[in-house]
Amino acid sequence: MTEFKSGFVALLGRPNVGKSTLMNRLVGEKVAIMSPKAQTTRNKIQGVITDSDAQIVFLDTPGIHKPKNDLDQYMDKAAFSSLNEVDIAIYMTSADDKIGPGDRYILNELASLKTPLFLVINKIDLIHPDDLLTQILAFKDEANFAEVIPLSATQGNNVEELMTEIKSYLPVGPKYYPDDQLTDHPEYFIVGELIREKILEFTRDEVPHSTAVIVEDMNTHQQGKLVINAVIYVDRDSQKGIVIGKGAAMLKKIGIGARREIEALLGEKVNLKLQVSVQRNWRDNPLFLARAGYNQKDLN
Ligand SMILES: Nc1nc2c(ncn2[C@@H]2O[C@H](COP(=O)(O)OP(=O)(O)OP(=O)(O)O)[C@@H](O)[C@H]2O)c(=O)[nH]1
Repeated sequence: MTEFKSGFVALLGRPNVGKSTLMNRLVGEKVAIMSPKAQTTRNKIQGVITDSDAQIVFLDTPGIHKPKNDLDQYMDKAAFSSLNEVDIAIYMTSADDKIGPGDRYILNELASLKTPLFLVINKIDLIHPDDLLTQILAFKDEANFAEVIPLSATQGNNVEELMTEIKSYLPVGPKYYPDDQLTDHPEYFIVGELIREKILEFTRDEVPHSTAVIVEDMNTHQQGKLVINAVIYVDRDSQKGIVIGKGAAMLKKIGIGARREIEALLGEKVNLKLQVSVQRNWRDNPLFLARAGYNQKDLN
């Protein structure tokens, strides 16, 4: 049996190149649940695709554009460095657009990435096939692309090819997100993600992607606020120390940041209660997995 693969894929590109259209084709309805609500987050999840042999989590990286001022410059640095945490970065362009300074700037920044970089040339339905080669050549020397995939997100041509290539680059890994969690409890799932994103944003590279957040309940109201209890699981004591911080300052910061976004998402006041727990090798622990809604067989 082939081993299950999973990983994170960042989808980049200038506005209008067709990123949302591609996501919709790949993920279908689940994106409709995810994206409008998760809009406020920086590295938002655009969609999760799960099939029998792989799970692909697509992330959008809105901070990546040509900087115009110092704040943009700062955002860009953070956004670019987050690309080192993903398994594949995809740079998407539109076949009917010529390469421009914006593309060159971003590709130049991407040059130092260790992550494999794909070039996806979308909207091939808009050009004559003879012109495709010119497009490919214009981009080819701007970066060290691991794969170049021309496709049409609206017509579907070559989209399967992209999936095959993505899977071939993904590492063996667990199913991070059970599919039913996406459809049956989208709010629990997204709230957990908002908390997890704050942890990654504030602790940077010190706490890896393997942090799990379980929203235990969000059904009761107290003093006009929705009470949300969530537990942050890490797999080492040192990570627990980082997440809690000196005098619990980090946990407070994570809680405040996440609470604001959750309130914006749910449209009501929230009392967010966070706990941090060490669960060594949580991926190998059947009890933990069952509680988190994972199925042991999903991981094998
Ligand atoms: N002809 C053609 N049009 C496409 C294709 N893919 C996307 N489009 C169109 O391009 C336009 C922009 O597509 P979006 O998916 O919104 O682009 P985006 O990259 O998500 O844009 P932002 O959200 O602004 O970053 C829409 O009108 C799409 O219908 C394609 O393969 N062929």
